[in-house]
Amino acid sequence: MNDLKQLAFQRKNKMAFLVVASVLKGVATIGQALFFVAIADRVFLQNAAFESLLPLFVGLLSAILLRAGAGYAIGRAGVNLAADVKSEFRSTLIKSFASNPLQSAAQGQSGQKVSLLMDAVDEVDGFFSKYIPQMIQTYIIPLLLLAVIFTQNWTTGVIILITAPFIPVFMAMVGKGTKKKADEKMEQLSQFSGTFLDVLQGLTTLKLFGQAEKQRNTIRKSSLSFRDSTMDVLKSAFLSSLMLEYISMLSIGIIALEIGLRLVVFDSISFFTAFFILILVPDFFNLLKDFGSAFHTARGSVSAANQLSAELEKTHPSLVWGSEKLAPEPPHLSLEGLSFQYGDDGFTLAPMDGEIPPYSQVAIIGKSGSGKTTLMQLLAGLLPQSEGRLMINGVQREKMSEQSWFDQLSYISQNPYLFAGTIRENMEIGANRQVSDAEILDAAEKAGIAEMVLALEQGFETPIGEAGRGLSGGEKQRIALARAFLKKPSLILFDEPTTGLDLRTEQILQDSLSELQKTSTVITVAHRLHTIRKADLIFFLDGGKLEAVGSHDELLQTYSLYKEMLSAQQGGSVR
Ligand SMILES: Nc1ncnc2c1ncn2[C@@H]1O[C@H](COP(=O)(O)OP(=O)(O)OP(=O)(O)O)[C@@H](O)[C@H]1O
Repeated sequence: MNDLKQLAFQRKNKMAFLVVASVLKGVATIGQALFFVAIADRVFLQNAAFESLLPLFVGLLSAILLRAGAGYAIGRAGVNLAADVKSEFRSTLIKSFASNPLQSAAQGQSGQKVSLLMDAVDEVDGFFSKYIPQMIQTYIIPLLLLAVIFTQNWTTGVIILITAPFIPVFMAMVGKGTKKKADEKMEQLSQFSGTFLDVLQGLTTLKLFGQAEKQRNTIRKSSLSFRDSTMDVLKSAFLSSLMLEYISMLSIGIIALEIGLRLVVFDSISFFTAFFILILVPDFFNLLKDFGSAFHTARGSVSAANQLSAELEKTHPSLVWGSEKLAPEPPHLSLEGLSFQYGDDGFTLAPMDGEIPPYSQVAIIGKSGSGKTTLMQLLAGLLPQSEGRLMINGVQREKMSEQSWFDQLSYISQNPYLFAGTIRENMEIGANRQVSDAEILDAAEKAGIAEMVLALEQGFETPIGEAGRGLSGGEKQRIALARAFLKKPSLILFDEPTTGLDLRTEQILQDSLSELQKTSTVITVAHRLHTIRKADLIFFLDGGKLEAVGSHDELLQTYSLYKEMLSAQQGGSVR
């Protein structure tokens, strides 16, 4: 809770405003009671004429307006404070998600991340929009009221001093129990969101395996336990409201009895004073009660904030970048003992040495799971190496400017991501600038996708991606190729399709790549004999080790496993 309070106190202007507004509200509350009692006193006990009451009515109206205005200002300031903190939380989270290297970004369920970003951050709202304003009011206004009550009738002040502390003591007791329940509720919500999105994304697979009914029950169970923990939290919130109500009613009752006895039986207090105190005392206890409810809301916020802090505190091996600019031409890459390991005991790429000269065509080959994609991601600067160095034109990758590096690079994976938008928008991502219709058409033609797109009713304006038209794996890759044609990168990393393509698509891919190769270095995770034979350099991986490097002919002569692999792949002899 202290961490959240600190966040609020860092916003000094807003806090100062809340203090001033609370003092004004306190003064207005006292003024309102004072004018009201004075009017009642004059009307009922002194039979005063209406004209003489006019200034008092003006005073009463002003006090009411001031109290309402200050209350409104406090509410608004709270909402602004919450919006400010929430936006800071969200941008810090997004920055943290965005700066995670690939393998950390892939950890955890997407649904849980969305729930953290949306629900958990929203849950923090109550702390700043309700608890903090109420806390400041409770620190100021009851003290003002108590001071006035003491000046009027010290015995009432003493009764308040004895009864009021029951409220914070009770709040602390309930708060202890609620904390665990609020933590459970946030945990359940995050699990529920994670399971729900996961099941939704894998619905087809689940149906195919006849698991839809089982998963329905999982979601049902997950949603029911979220409901139960929400009900638990609400139960204790209602119970605490009831108890706070009892405590304050009892206290007000005792005070009313004392005032009544003094006024009627002992005649030791004036009507003015008695009435004045009886109006102020409920306000005093109402503030404490409201603080109790706000305290409850704050408990939920603290659980959410703990989840946010836990996410933000996760440390990931981060990718370091520098400020060296990369010239817009194919770079010379050197691998100097470059190695990588997933986690502490995961798959390892053993230290590798090698040179990739500009404009070369490199094929990375090896059995499934030998580490080809991992090496490619390492070369792309998407994973941080465990040891060794990747040198770019003689400069360590870490010293390169991230922007300048990615400006020169295109990574075409087997399953490129298509964003919800039109085909044109998805292609334009490559260019990162305004592109003309002619450029779009040209890139689409070079990537071999133009014919297919133009046959669509809406052409390049056809919506694709989530909630849009679906595309085949080959079509997606060609959209990714079109992105590369628009970008004109000097380094292309291409994860060749493992599935057999039809002859025409295969021809288009080959032509497109030959075109791109004229102006760039192309590193391919290669599966087709054609690509492997054409490569200037072949990196042969086996079990995470770079077993051999050379051209097709060199490897055929020097490395028997190479020939075996190609034979197995082609189902015949290789020359
Ligand atoms: N995020 C990850 N965390 C831990 N291990 C991983 C991760 N991604 C991949 N691996 C493991 O690393 C090894 C190499 O994977 P990689 O994808 O690089 O192989 P590959 O040669 O490209 O395989 P394929 O040809 O089947 O695509 C595999 O054993 C895989 O299980």
